[in-house]
Amino acid sequence: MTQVRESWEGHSGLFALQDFEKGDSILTELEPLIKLAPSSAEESHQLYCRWVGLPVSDDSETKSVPKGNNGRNNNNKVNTTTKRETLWDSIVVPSDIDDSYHGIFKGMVQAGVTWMVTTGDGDSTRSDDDKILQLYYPTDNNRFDDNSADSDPENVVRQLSKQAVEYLKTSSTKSSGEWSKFQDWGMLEKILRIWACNSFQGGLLYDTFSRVNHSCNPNAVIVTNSDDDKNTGGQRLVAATKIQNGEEIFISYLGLFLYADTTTRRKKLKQTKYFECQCQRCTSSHDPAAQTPCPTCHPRDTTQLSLDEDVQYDDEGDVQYVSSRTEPCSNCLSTPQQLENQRLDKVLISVNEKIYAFIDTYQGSTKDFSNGDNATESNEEDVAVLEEHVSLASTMMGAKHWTTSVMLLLHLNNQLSSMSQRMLTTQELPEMEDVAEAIDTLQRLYQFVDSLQLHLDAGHILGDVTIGVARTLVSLGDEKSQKYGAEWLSKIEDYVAHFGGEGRQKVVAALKGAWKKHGRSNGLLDEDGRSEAKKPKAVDRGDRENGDASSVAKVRDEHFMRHALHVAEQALRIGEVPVGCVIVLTDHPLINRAKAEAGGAANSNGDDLMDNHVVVSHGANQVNATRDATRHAEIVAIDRLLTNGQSSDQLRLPANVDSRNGNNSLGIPESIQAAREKQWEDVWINRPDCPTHWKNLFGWRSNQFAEELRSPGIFSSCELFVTCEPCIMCASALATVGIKRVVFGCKNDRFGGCGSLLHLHQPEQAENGNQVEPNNAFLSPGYAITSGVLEAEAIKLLQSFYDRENFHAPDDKRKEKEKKYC
Ligand SMILES: C[S@@+](CC[C@H](N)C(=O)[O-])C[C@H]1O[C@@H](n2cnc3c(N)ncnc32)[C@H](O)[C@@H]1O
Repeated sequence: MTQVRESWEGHSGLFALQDFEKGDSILTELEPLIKLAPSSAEESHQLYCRWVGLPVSDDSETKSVPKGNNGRNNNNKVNTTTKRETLWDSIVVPSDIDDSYHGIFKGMVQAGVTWMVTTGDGDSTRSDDDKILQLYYPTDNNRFDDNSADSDPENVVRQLSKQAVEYLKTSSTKSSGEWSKFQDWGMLEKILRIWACNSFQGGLLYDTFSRVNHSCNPNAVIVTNSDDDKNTGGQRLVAATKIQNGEEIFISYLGLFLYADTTTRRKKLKQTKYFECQCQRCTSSHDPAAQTPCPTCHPRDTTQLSLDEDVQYDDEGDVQYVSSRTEPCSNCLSTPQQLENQRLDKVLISVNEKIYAFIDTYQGSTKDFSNGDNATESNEEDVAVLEEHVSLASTMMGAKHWTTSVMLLLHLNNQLSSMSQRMLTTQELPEMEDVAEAIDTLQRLYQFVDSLQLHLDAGHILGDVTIGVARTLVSLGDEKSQKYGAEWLSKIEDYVAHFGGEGRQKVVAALKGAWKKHGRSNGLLDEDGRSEAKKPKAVDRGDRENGDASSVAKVRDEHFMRHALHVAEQALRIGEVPVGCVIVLTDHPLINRAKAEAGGAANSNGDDLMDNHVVVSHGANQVNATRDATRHAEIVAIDRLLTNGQSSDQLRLPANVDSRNGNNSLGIPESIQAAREKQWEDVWINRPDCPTHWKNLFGWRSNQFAEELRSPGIFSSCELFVTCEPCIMCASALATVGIKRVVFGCKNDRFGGCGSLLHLHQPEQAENGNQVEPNNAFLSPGYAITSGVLEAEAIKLLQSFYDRENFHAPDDKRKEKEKKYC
């Protein structure tokens, strides 16, 4: 229940007569009072014909399509190249009208012609005329100086409505006569002012919606009833937050500029809606959108520090500026007035103008990514211009400035458009790097919208791009992407359910369905789409496993895989992707010698099965700690065996660490090296429940066998047990060192080199096609593989990592990407 009543002097507004919760429908208006603009180029052409007195041809095959509808018409007919005169194009703007008012002048003339055509030809049956004429418009009863548009922005409307009526008068006398009878010029002028102050997109005027005032922190939004049916004008007013009985209901008249700082928003509303905004956000001194880098703290032109170099990220990923000052800078708290006094103000203002103009034109043609059918061919020129603007905004205005965020939003729109286009046309999946970049951008955008603390959900601005990102992730098909796609969808599910309209709701439901289906086919999800540990598959005995499929071998494989899982768990504890491995020496003379030396008990845990199998090395992912993407578990374990642990836990220190001071031969300070090694031992070798194998292994490192173990040929007597299928790099490294056998837990769908993506474990063929001779040093004889051993546990471990980590870790990679934009 609502009521239109006085809001402030001379103005009415819409008020709630009951409490509304977020998402409640407040009211629906199925039809507008009138539509003072054509809906299509065809309608505009017909209007033009009627106006100038030409016969209207009925040529439905030939349509010129208005800019921005992606070259598709509603009935999917192929567009024609025939250019037909539209009313809009026929309007000649008088030379004394300022460039910035050309659009509104043409809009007024178009609205006037629409009004006259539906009135002047005798079809004056509109019962709603009275209601239309009661809507708000600037009267001639001026409150301020009539000649100054600056002191009273409504003067623009008064002035232009008079000029438009003059134009219509003159051109009606030139037309075939019907319009010359039109007399009611005073009323037409009113109508044009009403159009200027009240119309929604498409020239729609509503009985109640046109009574709703604007706020830069709106508590309601207007939702089109059905996304497929935009032109019917049926709309719903929906509460964006809790609204109490008696409160005024506000919507936003701004598009993306709603996210701008106060100065910009007020300027925009003055220029395009002809009023000085008096909303609470505009009159408050708190303006989180106004974060601008201080020109005094950041004198880029004198220190030669570009903002790119001047930006760093703190632990939370928030932007910090590098330049430091000893005294507090008064300009850091710069008000717009203070900024005006700065040397850089002119540059900043002109950059602002450039970016604003770009946002204005670009957002009009913003694409809808929720529906794949709308994917457009991306225009390379557009992309280049957009990229230039993103970098301009971030360099000049700062990483946190609202212009940077809005430019990033447009950029993301474009990126998703081209990914979607590629997927549709070439069936090509996007590069993981591009997807990760899109997710980074989306995450930043959420942070930005949240920082503004508006009533409106972030879904309002980020709904479509979130759907776009989720769609891309779901299409990638691998488990991790599917999972993150579903998470992004959940983020906006609520918003879409209340505000998204039918079209978006359908897309979100379809994507969730696709995710569930995929998940189930992977055995990942139960009926409700909740994840469930994957059931271990029957052990695949590998391409070259030769008959050792006995239960004894199975127990042994699981035994060593548990060690690998144990290593992976330790990696998880210190924030690494939990992949772990062990290298097991098998049936090697060294084992017997060691046994003899230890009084026949190299393996004192009484487990005979393992007697001829001893763990000689282990490794866990160290990618994050070492900032080295090659430090995968397998490489670490190989390295550890070959160097007797000397280089396995090395920290790749940044270049600026002094390498002359107590470093070992690898350039790593020995103290750090020792501490890292000790950390590993403490974490898992020195645990009270550590199996004897580990302790033996530790002992072996320092005993006389170490040298013999270090020989490269040792790998031909070694098996590697790793929790996840080796990636291409590791699979190839294992072939190079000549490993005998590799046993792994879960598959690595995206990067696996042992069957998933490539078959690098298979023997390399000599050029003549013959099998490789055993002692050929250049071609790998290959190695046996066994997959699926304790697979469920391996998957569970990985899942627990991704449950708590960002999709796009490692962190420094994310920062690198962010830096690119800031
Ligand atoms: C669509 S009408 C809204 C209803 C109007 N107040 C009435 O009396 O019918 C738009 C006009 O309301 C006024 N208005 C709406 N929101 C405003 C705001 N936040 N600050 C100042 N004026 C506002 C402006 O004069 C604007 O042209």
